[in-house]
Amino acid sequence: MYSVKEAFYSLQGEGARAGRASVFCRFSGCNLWSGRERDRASSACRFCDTDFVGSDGQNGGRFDNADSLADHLAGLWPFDACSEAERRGVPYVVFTGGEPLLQLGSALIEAMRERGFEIALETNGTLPVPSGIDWLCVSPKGLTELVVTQGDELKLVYPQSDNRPERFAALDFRHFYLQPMDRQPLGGNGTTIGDTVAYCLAHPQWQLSLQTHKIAGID
Ligand SMILES: C[S@@+](CC[C@H](N)C(=O)[O-])C[C@H]1O[C@@H](n2cnc3c(N)ncnc32)[C@H](O)[C@@H]1O
Ligand SMILES: Nc1nc2[nH]cc(C(=O)O)c2c(=O)[nH]1
Ligand code: SF4
Ligand SMILES: [Mg+2]
Repeated sequence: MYSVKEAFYSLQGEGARAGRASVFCRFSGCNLWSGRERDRASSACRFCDTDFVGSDGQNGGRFDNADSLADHLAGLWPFDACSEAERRGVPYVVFTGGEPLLQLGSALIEAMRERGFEIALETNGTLPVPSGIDWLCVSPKGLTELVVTQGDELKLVYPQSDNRPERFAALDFRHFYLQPMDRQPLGGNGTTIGDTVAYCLAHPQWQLSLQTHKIAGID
């Protein structure tokens, strides 16, 4: 049984693949926060910008098996609307959450591959990654133990006083991104962008990842 908060077709907003058309599958639940505001301050991850509680979002629900969820997700890709030439855009699914690795396993990965999808994963890096992921994005949180130490991109939300970029600079990733912390309750993105730019200028290994879907207002 899979529990999915929401699923939608949008553009990847973050990191090296920003701008790519993607089906997002946002699984319910996370191992670092209950998702309840009253627990936020005492949780391992305290700045989450996402509602991942329940299965009541857009195209959300509970799915008995990998094939039924894969059919549901594949149905969000515009296969029918694409002309012959446009089919060069390879179908792409981004598994996120919540923490997707509480639910994502080889059966669903295989089912999406059978339907022609490349598979991307957004994870907090505290749980082991199954094989078959084409694009692995790891975003370490606070004082949690990082068990995933290699991948395609390491995308650190910045700043985190208990989780400095220096801790990750020697790990085996192709891209290193800093993403300004969106502090909606405290008054928007502005305060963290300047600090993030300054760090990237001083440490050129790191690149800026803006959450372009929020700027574009698309989801
Ligand atoms: C909601 S998380 C879900 C996936 C997974 N649990 C994780 O943390 O990577 C998706 C991405 O949003 C980032 N994110 C969460 N809250 C944010 C915030 N307030 N500002 C900027 N990025 C944030 C996470 O670090 C992660 O890269
Ligand atoms: N457009 C868009 N791109 C994203 N990239 C990662 C996201 C996430 O919440 O994991 C996300 C998201 O929520 N929306
Ligand atoms: S680990 Fe990811 S989903 Fe979980 S609370 Fe943190 S940002 Fe949100
Ligand atoms: Mg998001």
